[in-house]
Amino acid sequence: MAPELAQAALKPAGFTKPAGLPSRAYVTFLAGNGDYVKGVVGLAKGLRKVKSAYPLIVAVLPDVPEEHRRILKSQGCIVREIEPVYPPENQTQFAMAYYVINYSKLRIWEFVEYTKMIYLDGDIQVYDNIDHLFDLPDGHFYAVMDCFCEKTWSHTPQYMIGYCQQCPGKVNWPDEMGQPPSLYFNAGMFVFEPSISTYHDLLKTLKVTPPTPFAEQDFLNMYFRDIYKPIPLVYNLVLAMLWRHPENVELDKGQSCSLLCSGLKAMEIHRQRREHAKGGHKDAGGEMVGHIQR
Ligand SMILES: O=c1ccn([C@@H]2O[C@H](COP(=O)(O)OP(=O)(O)O)[C@@H](O)[C@H]2O)c(=O)[nH]1
Ligand SMILES: OC[C@H]1O[C@H](O[C@@H]2[C@@H](O)[C@H](O)[C@@H](O)[C@H](O)[C@@H]2O)[C@H](O)[C@@H](O)[C@H]1O
Repeated sequence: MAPELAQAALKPAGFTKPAGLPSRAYVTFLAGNGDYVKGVVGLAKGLRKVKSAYPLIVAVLPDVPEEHRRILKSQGCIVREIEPVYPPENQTQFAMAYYVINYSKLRIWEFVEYTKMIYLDGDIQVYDNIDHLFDLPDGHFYAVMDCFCEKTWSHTPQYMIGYCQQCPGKVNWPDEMGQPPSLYFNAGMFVFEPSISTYHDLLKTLKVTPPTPFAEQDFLNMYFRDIYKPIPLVYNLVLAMLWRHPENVELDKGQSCSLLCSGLKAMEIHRQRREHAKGGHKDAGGEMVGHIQR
């Protein structure tokens, strides 16, 4: 088959870029045959409900069953299979063991049919239109700053001294500890530009980067540090913010672009809050905390 035909054949249907229009899409990541598919269905419905102008691409690992893919297509999603990405062999203790599969998110930089994409974790919900984020200036990586106050951060110096970028004046970073940590984003939602050169450089850099507890989130923070630009909390509310930094949370904020966890996580959130209120706050391990986004 002639190369141009071969290339065309490789490009799944629906990816033809409208002539002259910037191609934009939302993208999420799905692995396994568990309940996350319910979150992705909720995400697809939410984007439709807020009348987003762009499609939702679901990057699925090979272990996502055909039935789940069928359901996602019936919800108007564009399902695209990706190969897993694994970090170098390591003895790292990830904050959550399953984080190792989150490195596969890096495959979305290969989706160069799109000039700009918004990544959303599969377990979030959208309650307001956020299409305007696609118009943010090119050349940057946009995401919301994370919080360091949960026990999942207990391996870090900032957690040990009670420092958090969400309230930098509360505990000052001591001079003897050198530079304070760079601004650090939560990788559950971000605005990025797919690029083959960036994609190959990401994978090449990963090969020589020892994994760390927050897996691909740490890696992306390291890689995009110089072009990272924080966007307001309203676009991605890490769950812990509700009880760690309520002063930073404005739930009734004007054009709030609500992104809220799927039902499963919402129930977990309710339980966490009860625990927290009783003072017996359980370790907010990644699988329990996740993040509320609004
Ligand atoms: O078994 C899994 C674990 C994770 N994910 C995807 O990876 C994202 C990040 O994982 P998770 O939300 O559990 O991370 P957290 O934000 O809770 O640390 C999820 O939202 C899903 O999109 C998945 O599809 N299957
Ligand atoms: O693989 C690492 C994950 O790191 C992030 O979640 C974390 C982060 O929010 C911490 O701040 C919380 O303390 C933690 O519980 C929570 O799991 C991303 O949301 C997720 O998509 C994924 O990248």
